[in-house]
Amino acid sequence: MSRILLTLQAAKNTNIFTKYIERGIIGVGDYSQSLNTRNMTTLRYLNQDEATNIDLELFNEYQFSLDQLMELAGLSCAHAIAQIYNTSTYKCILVCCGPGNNGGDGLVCARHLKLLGYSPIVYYPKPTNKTLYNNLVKQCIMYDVPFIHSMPDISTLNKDYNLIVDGLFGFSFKPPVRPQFYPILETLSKCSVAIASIDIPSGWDVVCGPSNDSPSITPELLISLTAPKLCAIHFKGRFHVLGGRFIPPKLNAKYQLNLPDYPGTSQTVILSSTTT
Ligand SMILES: NC(=O)C1=CN([C@@H]2O[C@H](COP(=O)(O)OP(=O)(O)OC[C@H]3O[C@@H](n4cnc5c(N)ncnc54)[C@H](O)[C@@H]3O)[C@@H](O)[C@H]2O)[C@@H](O)CC1
Ligand SMILES: [K+]
Repeated sequence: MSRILLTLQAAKNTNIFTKYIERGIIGVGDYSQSLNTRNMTTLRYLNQDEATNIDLELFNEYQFSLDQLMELAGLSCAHAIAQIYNTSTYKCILVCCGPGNNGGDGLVCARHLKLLGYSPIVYYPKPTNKTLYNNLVKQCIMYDVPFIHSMPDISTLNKDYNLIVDGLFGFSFKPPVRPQFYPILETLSKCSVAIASIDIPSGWDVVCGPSNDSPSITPELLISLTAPKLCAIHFKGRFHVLGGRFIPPKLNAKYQLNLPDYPGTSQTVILSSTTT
């Protein structure tokens, strides 16, 4: 396996994408987006406090509502998935949603996946009883996205699902994982279905990556939101994508994020991709 960082030069060679299209891995999307105009090596990776502070600044200074940012975050996750996994080979998708905003992103993502032609099914074991989350659940139901109430076992996952979206925990997670979620992470760590993690591979320490205290999942796709968190350095999966195209230029400059240019109208930008 060789890891390819999609700098401007490498990204101009779209053969890698053609290869994935032929193998049914890359679905809809604008592959010219890999024509990024900045050197990706300067992209800043955030610790937990920095991620939280950027979030707070967006809410307090820029007056965004959580609903606004969550919709954009979840939309970009669905688009990242659609860019890599086509609807015929990866039709049936289990979307696992946790109790916080990462889970909210998952619920939004499920709704958009449905609109993009997939058959998402949501597992939301600890629903949060707040208007925002109740509305997101209601919207999924109204869009005919089914909910299941127990985690499928490993053999059912391997047999019935083509992809798992991990929206369990994001940048506020602190290991070790609590008992209710331990078996869920354990199942995800043992099944052979490809996993697409939203923002952080769930169970990982936000800075240090895989933790000895929690079962370690190994996602194939990581969708970092706004900017990658430090744990992404330990990500060994095939696709690392950046989403959440809502950071104002002033915030980008203030935190020296050095975000890459998003191509055209895309909600996502591919940071790295690995050939086999
Ligand atoms: N600016 C951004 O980047 C945005 C980020 N969003 C999402 O919001 C996420 C952060 O959301 P939150 O701050 O709500 O936090 P998380 O969704 O990361 O997790 C918080 C929830 O997990 C629980 N939890 C924490 N540690 C646990 C443990 N060890 N075992 C079991 N449960 C545990 C907490 O009790 C809480 O209910 C990001 O990762 C991203 O996915 C978007 O929704 C909005 C915009
Ligand atoms: K996650």
